[in-house]
Amino acid sequence: MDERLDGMTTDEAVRVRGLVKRYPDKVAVNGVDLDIHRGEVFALLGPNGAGKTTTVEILEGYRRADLGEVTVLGVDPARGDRHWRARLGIVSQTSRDEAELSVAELVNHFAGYYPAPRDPDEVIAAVGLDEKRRTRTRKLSGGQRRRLDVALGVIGNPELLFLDEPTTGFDPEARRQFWALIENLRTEGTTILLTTHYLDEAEHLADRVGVIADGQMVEVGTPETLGGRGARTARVSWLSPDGMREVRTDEPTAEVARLMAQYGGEVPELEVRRPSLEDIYLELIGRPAVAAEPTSLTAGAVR
Ligand SMILES: Nc1ncnc2c1ncn2[C@@H]1O[C@H](COP(=O)(O)OP(=O)(O)OP(=O)(O)O)[C@@H](O)[C@H]1O
Repeated sequence: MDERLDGMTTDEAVRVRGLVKRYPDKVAVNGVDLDIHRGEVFALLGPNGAGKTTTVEILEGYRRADLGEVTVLGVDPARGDRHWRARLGIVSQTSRDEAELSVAELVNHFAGYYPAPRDPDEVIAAVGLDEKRRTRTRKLSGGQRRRLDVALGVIGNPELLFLDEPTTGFDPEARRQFWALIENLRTEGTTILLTTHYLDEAEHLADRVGVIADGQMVEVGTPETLGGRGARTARVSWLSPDGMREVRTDEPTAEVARLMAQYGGEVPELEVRRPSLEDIYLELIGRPAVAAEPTSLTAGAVR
């Protein structure tokens, strides 16, 4: 059913219908529909050049749509005023350049732009920059600079936070710390739109993910069910005397029971696996992760 028929604005944080954006030699966004519910973390996934940043920049009011309806916090971004803008937090791919200010000076400075900012000291601590408070921003490492970007994105206490590839350049510990920060923001009710190339990040953080390819939304779903993931055939693998074996089956428990009986107990290197989010993602964008494997339910050697 066409939701437009009801003629009402729903209480979505973001509502997009039929979005089109053309550049002179490229249709970057080609009919995208998107709903982001208030309070959810939504991850937009897609290969380089798929149209993610263009879509996000239209939502932020930095680019104009050629066609389609776009509503962000109840407002058309093309008409958003500074009150509307103050309700958004933006962490874009390019950093601002205020090299001579210290971390604390910059965060305090930006807090002054907003009607109800967060406490700058708390924000600096939350992004893990406490020890760099007095450091000039030009002396920060790439990952520290990115944390500062995140601090500047959340200092205004936004209702809706845009994060465009926020953890690029983070070491694993910094990424975990960032994830905890996002989880806290979500608990506080912040709506978050995240673009990322890290499937584990989307899986960890997102309530729902949307996969965009060639300017079109290929699928939207939860990380657990995207592309029918939850219902997909399982793979049971183990080490037999002849090498690794694998069986694809809809009844992995029965297969494991059969193997236990066969081996009289412990089955060497037993593993039961369903497709990962990455497998599903690669399939959706038309790039299967591995060459086609035999689909029969009989055991076959794999390497
Ligand atoms: N200002 C521009 N002028 C012309 N073409 C552009 C412009 N910005 C983006 N494009 C093109 O539009 C397409 C979509 O780009 P976009 O930046 O939205 O992709 P993306 O999904 O964010 O990619 P990435 O993952 O690499 O950031 C690409 O083919 C890109 O080359």
